[in-house]
Amino acid sequence: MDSLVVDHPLAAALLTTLRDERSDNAAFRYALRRLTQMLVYEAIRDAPVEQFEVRTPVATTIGVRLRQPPLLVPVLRAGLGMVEQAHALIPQARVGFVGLARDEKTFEPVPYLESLPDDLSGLPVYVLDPMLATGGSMVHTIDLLVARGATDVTAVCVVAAPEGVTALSESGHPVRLVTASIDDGLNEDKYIVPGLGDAGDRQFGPR
Ligand SMILES: O=P(O)(O)OC[C@H]1O[C@H](OP(=O)(O)OP(=O)(O)O)[C@H](O)[C@@H]1O
Ligand SMILES: O=c1cc[nH]c(=O)[nH]1
Ligand SMILES: [Mg+2]
Repeated sequence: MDSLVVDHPLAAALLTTLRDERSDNAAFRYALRRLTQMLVYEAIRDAPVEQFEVRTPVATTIGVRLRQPPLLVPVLRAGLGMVEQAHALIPQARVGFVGLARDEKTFEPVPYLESLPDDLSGLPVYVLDPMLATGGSMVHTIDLLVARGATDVTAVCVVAAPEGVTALSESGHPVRLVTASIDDGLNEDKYIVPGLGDAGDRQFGPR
C-alpha cells in the first residue's frame, strides 16, 4: 500500500497542538481544520487534471481543473472536523457520510449512519478520519465504498498506528494512506500512543 507521511514544519506544529492535552475543544478543532488543509493539499497533488481555454482580461490562455473531483467521506463524529476544509479546497467535490462508534470492549466499529451514492465506479474517494488505530473503522468504511464500485480510495488520517497501517494494507482494498504521523503503537485500550486522545471527544465533548 502506498503511504505518504506529510513531513512539514507547519504540519508538525499543528499536530503538536492536537497532541497537547492543554488544547481545549476550540483550539483542537481549529488546529484540525488547518492540518486537514495541508493533508488534503498534499493528497491531491498528483490528481489528473484537464485543460480548458480561459480568457484573462488580456488574452486567451490554457487553464486546468481536476479531471474528476472526488467524493469526500467524513467518518463521524471525528471526521466532521475535517470535511469543511477539505470541501473548501475542492469545492466541486460531492460529500457522503459514514457514522461509526467503536465499541469500548470489543474495539469493533458499530455502524449508525451510511449516506453514500449508490455507484462509485470511476470516482476517487477521500475518506476523512483523524485516527487510524486498529484500522477496523477505516476498513469497514472502505468495505462500504468498494461494495459500491470504488476502486481509488485515499484514507486521510492525522495520526496512524502501525497496527492500523497493517490492517489497511492487508485488507487488499485499493487504498493509499496520507497522514501526518505514524505513531508508536496502541495501548491496552487501543488508543494510539502517543496519539492525541479521543479525536471525537476532543472536538465535541464526551459521547
Ligand atoms: O481504527 P479504529 O480502532 O477503528 O479506531 C479509529 C476510530 O475511532 C475514532 O472514532 P470513535 O469510534 O471514537 O467515534 P467518534 O468519532 O464518535 O469519537 C476515530 O475517529 C476512528 O473512527
Ligand atoms: O487513539 C485513538 C484511537 C481511536 N480513536 C481515537 O479517537 N483515538
Ligand atoms: Mg471517539
